[in-house]
Amino acid sequence: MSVTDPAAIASAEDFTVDALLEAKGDTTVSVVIPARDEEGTVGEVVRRIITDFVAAQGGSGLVDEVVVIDSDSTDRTGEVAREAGATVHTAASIRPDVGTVPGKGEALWKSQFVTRGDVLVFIDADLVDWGTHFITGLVGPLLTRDEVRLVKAVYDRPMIDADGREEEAGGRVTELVARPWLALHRPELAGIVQPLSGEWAIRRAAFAGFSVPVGYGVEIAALLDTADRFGVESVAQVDLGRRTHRHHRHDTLGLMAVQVLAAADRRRSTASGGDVQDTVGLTQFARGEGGFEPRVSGVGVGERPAAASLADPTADGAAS
Ligand SMILES: O=c1ccn([C@@H]2O[C@H](COP(=O)(O)OP(=O)(O)O[C@H]3O[C@H](CO)[C@@H](O)[C@H](O)[C@H]3O)[C@@H](O)[C@H]2O)c(=O)[nH]1
Ligand SMILES: O=C(O)[C@H](O)COP(=O)(O)O
Repeated sequence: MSVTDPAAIASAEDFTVDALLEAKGDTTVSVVIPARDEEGTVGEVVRRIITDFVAAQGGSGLVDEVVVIDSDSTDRTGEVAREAGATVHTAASIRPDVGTVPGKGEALWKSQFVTRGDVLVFIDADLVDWGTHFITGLVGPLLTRDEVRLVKAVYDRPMIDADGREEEAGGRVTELVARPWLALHRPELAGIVQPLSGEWAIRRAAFAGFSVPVGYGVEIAALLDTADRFGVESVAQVDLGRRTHRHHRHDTLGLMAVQVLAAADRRRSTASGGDVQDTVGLTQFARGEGGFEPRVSGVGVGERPAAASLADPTADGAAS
């Protein structure tokens, strides 16, 4: 059965903790939570995962470590995450020899240097409606099927308005950018229900071989790179039920769309990775006193090289 066949989508309920612990054996699992200014939600996300899964805190032992990458936060994100029990690193403090740039992809790329799991599980820090079955669902296919390299979350994702009411379905960049791009250029991946889902899991050995966009292009890039390197059948999907999160305004989603398109387009050409400092200017308009006034935002579209290609700065002979 093809990965794009709806019947191939697993359910989190397919995986019990006991069965996964048996399948896990010596495999180690790191949960990584990238967070920029998420003091309101990150504590609860960390606490629930640790309570259920980290053995030292009375959990099942399915997860070996919970690591928050504090991505240039200006609020108490790091402190709150630490109080909740996570290991916390600022993105800027990891591998200072390669410098630092803003972005979610940068946080995930840097996480590779401070985690030890064979399996990396990425979870957003702004989740509101979710459950710890997200973890069992995401690691399930990786612990039970050798050919799987990447697991993408599938869920209902309603939009919640300012008054807490449910509007039409969310995922605006997914529906207006990612899905149309896949239809045009990679129709064999059109069956991926949530190509941009922020909850996904990947084998470290696979992720370490990929160039990683520093911004929000990280998810589409990981999907395309996994399919290209290991075949579409190495991607699994798992239904996690329902998820809600904090929504961006349309104009900031425009910046996200630029990063998603830049990462996807780069993978259509033979050009390998851009410079980590690359930016493009996105012009948006607001009506002001003088008519439509342009506002230009510099959007980071650079990429980090495959982590596996980077010398260990602590190794003999490596630059200090
Ligand atoms: O510079 C940043 C920006 C965001 N984040 C964190 O990344 C997560 C997701 O960011 P968010 O701004 O909430 O993205 P979404 O609007 O939720 O965008 C969706 O689509 C993006 C593009 O694929 C994915 O990266 C997201 O995970 C996915 O939820 C959150 O924990 C953020 O705090 C960082 O760590 N650093
Ligand atoms: O994944 C997406 O498409 C973006 O995160 C936007 O999601 P939203 O429309 O639900 O805010």
